Amino acid sequence: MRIVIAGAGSIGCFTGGLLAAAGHQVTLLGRPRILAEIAEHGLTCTDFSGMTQMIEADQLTLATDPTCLADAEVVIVTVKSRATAEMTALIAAHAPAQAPVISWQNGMDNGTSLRAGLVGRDVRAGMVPFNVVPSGAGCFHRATSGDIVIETGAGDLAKALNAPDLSVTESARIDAVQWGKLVVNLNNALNALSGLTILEQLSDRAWRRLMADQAAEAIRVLKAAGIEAQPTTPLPVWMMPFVLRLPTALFSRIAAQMLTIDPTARTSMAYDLAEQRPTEIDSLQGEIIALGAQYGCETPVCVRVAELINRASQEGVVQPQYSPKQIRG
Ligand SMILES: NC(=O)C1=CN([C@@H]2O[C@H](COP(=O)(O)OP(=O)(O)OC[C@H]3O[C@@H](n4cnc5c(N)ncnc54)[C@H](OP(=O)(O)O)[C@@H]3O)[C@@H](O)[C@H]2O)C=CC1
Ligand SMILES: CC(C)(CO)C(=O)C(=O)O
Repeated sequence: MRIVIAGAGSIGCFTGGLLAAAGHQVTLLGRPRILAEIAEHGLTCTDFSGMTQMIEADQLTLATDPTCLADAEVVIVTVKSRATAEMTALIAAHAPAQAPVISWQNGMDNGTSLRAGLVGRDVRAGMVPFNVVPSGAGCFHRATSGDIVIETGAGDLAKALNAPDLSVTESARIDAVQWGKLVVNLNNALNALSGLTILEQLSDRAWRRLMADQAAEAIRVLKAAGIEAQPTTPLPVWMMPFVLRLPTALFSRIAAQMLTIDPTARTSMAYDLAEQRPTEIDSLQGEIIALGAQYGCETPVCVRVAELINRASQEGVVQPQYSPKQIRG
């Protein structure tokens, strides 16, 4: 299948690499700084389990020109939320109308805004549960586990996109899957504010208590709004705050059974701050704050965390090192 990855960064290069290794004709539409690395070194996908997949640069099409979309049988959108509107316009202008467009992005609004700009096309929301860390010289490392989920639709797209080391399933309740991921993604900001890796953060009960308070706040808002959230782990979403508050020894045992986390993993928002790029805070905490306001639920933790992220962005603080106490204020 001819697949265009629209926005080749961490998620796009990692998934595009595994799809190319599985025999698909993959075009990486991205920025020169990333494509130059791949042109020089090839693309290497690695993961926490020891998987290493090398893809030579000549097995891929590397493109900075959006007219490459004209060749797509499937478009996978992997830009950050801030770039979705622009990418939607490029897809509308260049991609064939019959090519399905799949969002592998965080937040609730990307699928909606792609759909609004691509009326009449097969647009599917999706959810990527795992973390990918760019480690230089064309290497992208998957640092946590999980299967990608896409919205059910015509054809058997999930099966077509399954590749060795890349599992894709379909769901008729993708909104519930995405809300479940959003609750997890609220930690992106806390992780960015902490200056720690995800593992260091999870190993500290004070951080976990703050994560739990933030998750509980979001769960209350979703309940008030009558929104279902499906978990990305075997644990129901409502249990997340209880498990996070457990003593470290017990928590570590339960977490180890559910999720593999590489010691290097940091959230995508930590990378955004580090590289002084706009963050996705409005699509994550912003979503809960707006819903809370609509349903009369207070969201003090999300509000405070969003303020601190926006302040760090404005002041160009690339790696804040807040303690949980400082965040609580
Ligand atoms: N990283 C992770 O571990 C995870 C990320 N996600 C989600 O996946 C999505 C992608 O995240 P991630 O891969 O980290 O993002 P990245 O910023 O690493 O990758 C997106 C890339 O697309 C580029 N881009 C933006 N607009 C264009 C354009 N018009 N033409 C070509 N290239 C363009 C960006 O360049 P520039 O920066 O110059 O705009 C950037 O290099 C986000 O919604 C994120 O929340 C989900 C799960 C895990
Ligand atoms: C770390 C992870 C997988 C969950 O919060 C993520 O979605 C991100 O880094 O954006």
